[in-house]
Amino acid sequence: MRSAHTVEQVRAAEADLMARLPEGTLMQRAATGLAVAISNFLGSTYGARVVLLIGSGDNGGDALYAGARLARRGAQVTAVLLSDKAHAEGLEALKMCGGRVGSVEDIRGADVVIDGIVGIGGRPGLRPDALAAVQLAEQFDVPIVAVDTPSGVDVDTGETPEPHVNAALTVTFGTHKICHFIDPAATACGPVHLVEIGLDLPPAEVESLQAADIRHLYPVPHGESDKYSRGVLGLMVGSTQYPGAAVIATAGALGGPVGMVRYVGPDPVAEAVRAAHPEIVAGNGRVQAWTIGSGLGDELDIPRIRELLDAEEPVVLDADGLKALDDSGDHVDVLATPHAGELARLLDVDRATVEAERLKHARLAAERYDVTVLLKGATTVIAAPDGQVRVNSNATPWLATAGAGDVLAGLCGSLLAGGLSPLDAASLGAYLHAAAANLASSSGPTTAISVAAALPEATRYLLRS
Ligand SMILES: NC(=O)C1=CN([C@@H]2O[C@H](COP(=O)(O)OP(=O)(O)OC[C@H]3O[C@@H](n4cnc5c(N)ncnc54)[C@H](O)[C@@H]3O)[C@@H](O)[C@H]2O)[C@@H](O)CC1
Ligand SMILES: Nc1ncnc2c1ncn2[C@@H]1O[C@H](COP(=O)(O)OP(=O)(O)O)[C@@H](O)[C@H]1O
Ligand SMILES: [K+]
Repeated sequence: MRSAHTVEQVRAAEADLMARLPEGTLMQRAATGLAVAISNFLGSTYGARVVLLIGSGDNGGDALYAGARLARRGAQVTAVLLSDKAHAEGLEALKMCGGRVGSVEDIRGADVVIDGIVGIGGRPGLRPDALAAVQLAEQFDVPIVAVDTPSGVDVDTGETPEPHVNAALTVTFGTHKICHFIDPAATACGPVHLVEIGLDLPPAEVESLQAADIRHLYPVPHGESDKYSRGVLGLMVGSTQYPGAAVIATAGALGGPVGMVRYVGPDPVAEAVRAAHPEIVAGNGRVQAWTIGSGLGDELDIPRIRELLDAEEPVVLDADGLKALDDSGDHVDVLATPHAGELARLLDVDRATVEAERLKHARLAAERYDVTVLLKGATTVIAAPDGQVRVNSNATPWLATAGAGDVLAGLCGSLLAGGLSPLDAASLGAYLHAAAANLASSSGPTTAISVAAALPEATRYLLRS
């Protein structure tokens, strides 16, 4: 499990550990890991030109001590001091190893710029001289390695309301921070490398899903299983306006663990679904869970959907179906799967606001509607009504293709029918959906149907891993 903690949690854990260790130990651990990561990033350290952007705090201290280590290994290291209060011992160490103080002019021709402007003590935004230095690096195409966090982002929310560093690599310490997992800041981090420094941490604020954390959630059938005990999923999706959504969501459902799928919808659509998937049964009957909403268009029957939301069986509520959600009543068995535009409508804000503040709005909707929210996007944010948050970041951008959301809705319904909680169905669903997209795409174009077709293979990989 990758875990992200708040600045307050990190500071408390650091204070605890520092009280038991000689002064400076943690910074040395951080700087050692940082220097190794920069060396690996550069490929060859000897003769490399490294520019350190140094702010007033310990983030700059980490960068200066790492710079000293690189200088000792033959790099030409220059520190650009963006404050008159640079970490004094770190600066001394750099000079002792042959590093020097320079100016932003040194960025031209550098192999890498190290962002030691601010870390967890930073407020969003960059001061004018820091911004000018960062822009120069961008202008000369010099990659930036961020120390702990890309300076300028909001560390605890992942928001980026002000100018910030866009890193080619972020090297962080002790644990991940929320900005490493939540977009738009997550994108500004690039790949994130974690250096262990021995912190003892409380439960995480946000978790990032890895295969090992979710493999055990899959409802694998056993000797006594039959199609009913494996779970029957009811699909109320697609319409004469959007028949394809029904076909695609069914493909997603059949790619999951469900024993049987019942399709409930207009006859011509049921015929199209049966033609593509002869395994399905058309018409009402007992089910263990529902997927409702994908591609219903104008044909949605809000009173009927509300009846199903109030019934015992858990529901995945997608796309147009989300219009039936109201904030009265207990919906803890509901998994809502909006994209940013749909979540914006649910919360009566504009889409750009949701995109800018994804964690906040996913949590807000989970709390207001008492549902688990799976907010789709490049990284998927899953927020449960009890405050738990998980993210999934393994998706390829090739997954942004029409109908991909219908596959996910069908798959998550299949997992609910298999007995998973909405939070676990969302977690496993988002992971497998992205893993299948990676297989189907293989770094090229793919289609929703191909993603659904790759679900069994993605599942085999997961269960074998
Ligand atoms: N506390 C610890 O034990 C450890 C801290 N470490 C490093 O220390 C960092 C935290 O250090 P600090 O608490 O000194 O804080 P920072 O170095 O993150 O920030 C220092 C100061 O910068 C100023 N500042 C805030 N926002 C700014 C902005 N937008 N532009 C310019 N200046 C701004 C503030 O006065 C702030 O206190 C971590 O991110 C990490 O890199 C590591 O060495 C590991 C151990
Ligand atoms: N840039 C991206 N990178 C990775 N995955 C993405 C990206 N954009 C969207 N996705 C994923 O693609 C799917 C698109 O779903 P959705 O927006 O509902 O589309 P549709 O309604 O056409 O099915 C979601 O699972 C979403 O998380
Ligand atoms: K930084």
